[in-house]
Amino acid sequence: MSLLEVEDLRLRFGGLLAIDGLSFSVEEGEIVSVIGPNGAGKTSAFNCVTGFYRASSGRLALRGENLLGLRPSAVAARGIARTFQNLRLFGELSVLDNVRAGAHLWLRQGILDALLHTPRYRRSERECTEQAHHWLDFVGLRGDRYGAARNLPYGEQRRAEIARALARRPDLLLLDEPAAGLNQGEKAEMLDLIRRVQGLGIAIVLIEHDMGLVMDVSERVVVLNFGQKIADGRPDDVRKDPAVIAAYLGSEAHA
Ligand SMILES: Nc1ncnc2c1ncn2[C@@H]1O[C@H](COP(=O)(O)OP(=O)(O)OP(=O)(O)O)[C@@H](O)[C@H]1O
Repeated sequence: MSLLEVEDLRLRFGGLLAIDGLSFSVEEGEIVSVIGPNGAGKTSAFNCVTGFYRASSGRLALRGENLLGLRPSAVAARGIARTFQNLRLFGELSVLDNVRAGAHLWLRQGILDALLHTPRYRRSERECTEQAHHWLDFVGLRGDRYGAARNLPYGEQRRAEIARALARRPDLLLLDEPAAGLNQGEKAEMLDLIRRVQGLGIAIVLIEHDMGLVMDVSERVVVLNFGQKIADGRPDDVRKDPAVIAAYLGSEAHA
């Protein structure tokens, strides 16, 4: 059984079929990239998997258990975490508290514990803070973790967002354009980080426009065009695939 199974997924926005019969799977611990020209449906596919959009039809399953129709929080609780193309940190909160918010999913405390500040509450809060520090160390955050998240440089905010996702202890991490807006040095660090996340046994699905990074890090590449899958294979094979080349050339000519 695959970790993630997407089968014959369809998503309609009025007259537009943004995803048109998409099927692909992700194995345990695998790194898969989803690529394709602008508007191909990559982010929409992420939004369906994570419950932000409700697919019109199809099948979505994590280790065989249905995900279709679940709310984003329920999908996250089952072990899928994500980052966003446009960063979604809580800007006014400290970097540390942003990551603590991710770790909170794991805390065993009731409202009474919180109201009465019971020893169990204090213990779990301490554990949550330790976890947040651990993940900020793991992603290599250099900036001020006690300051407001919005004051971090852009590349650091991306790292903090990944730390928050990791604090949820996912089995599958979806990264939407993690290298967008990063300089060459930061991209190399992102590549290293993605590999280290895989080293934890976490599977990763990556939407990325930087082909160097995609070809370097992916074990498999899924190519979308106009909501349909046009290729699915090893990076070297996909790179040479005539349908893929035509899709990219077509989109450039269109641009
Ligand atoms: N909320 C929405 N309402 C209406 N149409 C939408 C919505 N979200 C996406 N679309 C449309 O669905 C199609 C797929 O968009 P999507 O953002 O998933 O593509 P993408 O491959 O992620 O593109 P990019 O690389 O530019 O991020 C596009 O035609 C887009 O305009």
